[in-house]
Amino acid sequence: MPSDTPILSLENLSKTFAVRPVFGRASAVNALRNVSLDLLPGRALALVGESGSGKSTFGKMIVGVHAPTSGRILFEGNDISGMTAKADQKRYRQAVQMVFQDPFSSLNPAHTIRHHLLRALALHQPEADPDTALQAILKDVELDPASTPGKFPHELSGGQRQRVNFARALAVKARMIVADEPTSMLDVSIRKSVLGLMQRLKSEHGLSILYITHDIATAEYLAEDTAVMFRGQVVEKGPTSQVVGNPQHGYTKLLRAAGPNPEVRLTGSDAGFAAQAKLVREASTQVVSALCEINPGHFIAEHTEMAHV
Ligand SMILES: Nc1ncnc2c1ncn2[C@@H]1O[C@H](COP(=O)(O)OP(=O)(O)OP(=O)(O)O)[C@@H](O)[C@H]1O
Repeated sequence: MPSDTPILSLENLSKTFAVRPVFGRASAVNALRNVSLDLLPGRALALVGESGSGKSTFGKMIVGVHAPTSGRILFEGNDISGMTAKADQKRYRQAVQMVFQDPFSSLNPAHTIRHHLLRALALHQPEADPDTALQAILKDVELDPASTPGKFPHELSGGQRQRVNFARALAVKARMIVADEPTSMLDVSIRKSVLGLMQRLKSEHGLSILYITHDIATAEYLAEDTAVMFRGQVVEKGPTSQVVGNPQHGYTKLLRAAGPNPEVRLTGSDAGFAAQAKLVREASTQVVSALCEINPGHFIAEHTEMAHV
């Protein structure tokens, strides 16, 4: 497959949730509105946005937890909703693995690391010698191959548990990882090393990574391409060097100025900054009427009303 053919394409993807409270009227939440993005093989695409921007909904649709309300998800050019044969669905589920924010959530506390990984190896690499393969993937994710297999998840640190989750993706021979805030529950001191591991999985194993984060600074470290989301819409996308290095949309500029914790800083005490932030956010909420290419591959949203504050 030529490297400029996307491994994953999202075409005009929208997701509306019906919310039916016990009391009061039913309503609809537009979690995603008309999102189109491409992830190229062996590269990372960072999906950046604050809480509630729709990032996780996006990841969940890719791994089949939610069906799109409209639009298509293409994996290597094939619409995943058309994968009705069990064998195709199995191949897709193997190829696309999810790593969650909470490294505990996908590990069974009653089983050792050896059990978790041997199970994955037996299913997806039946031809390999299990113990040799186990040792190799533990080394690959920088875990001690001698002491780790016999441990239970609670005996590992958060960072080590997250490494086990990446090891599992290697064991099933995943081609693409959807990593939803994979470092945000980890100590600041080890976040960088986990990002470094993801960088290596990409460069040495050719894995494609959809990296979902609220921290725009980390996009620069890992991802060749970045899309910035606000209230379910993409407001800016393109090469990370441009989107993060030279942001053009008001909301991206705001995220950049806010540093790693937009939730805290955007509502900070500086009255001038807060007033400016409010204006930008209001303008960015307007429906995106077009994405304009301002430099090759670098797009910013035009809204039905003024957005570039
Ligand atoms: N199952 C659901 N039912 C109803 N509304 C939902 C559901 N899942 C998400 N939403 C709503 O969709 C919007 C986007 O949520 P989503 O979790 O995708 O955002 P996010 O950017 O990942 O935020 P966070 O980082 O806090 O998870 C939010 O308004 C959320 O309340």
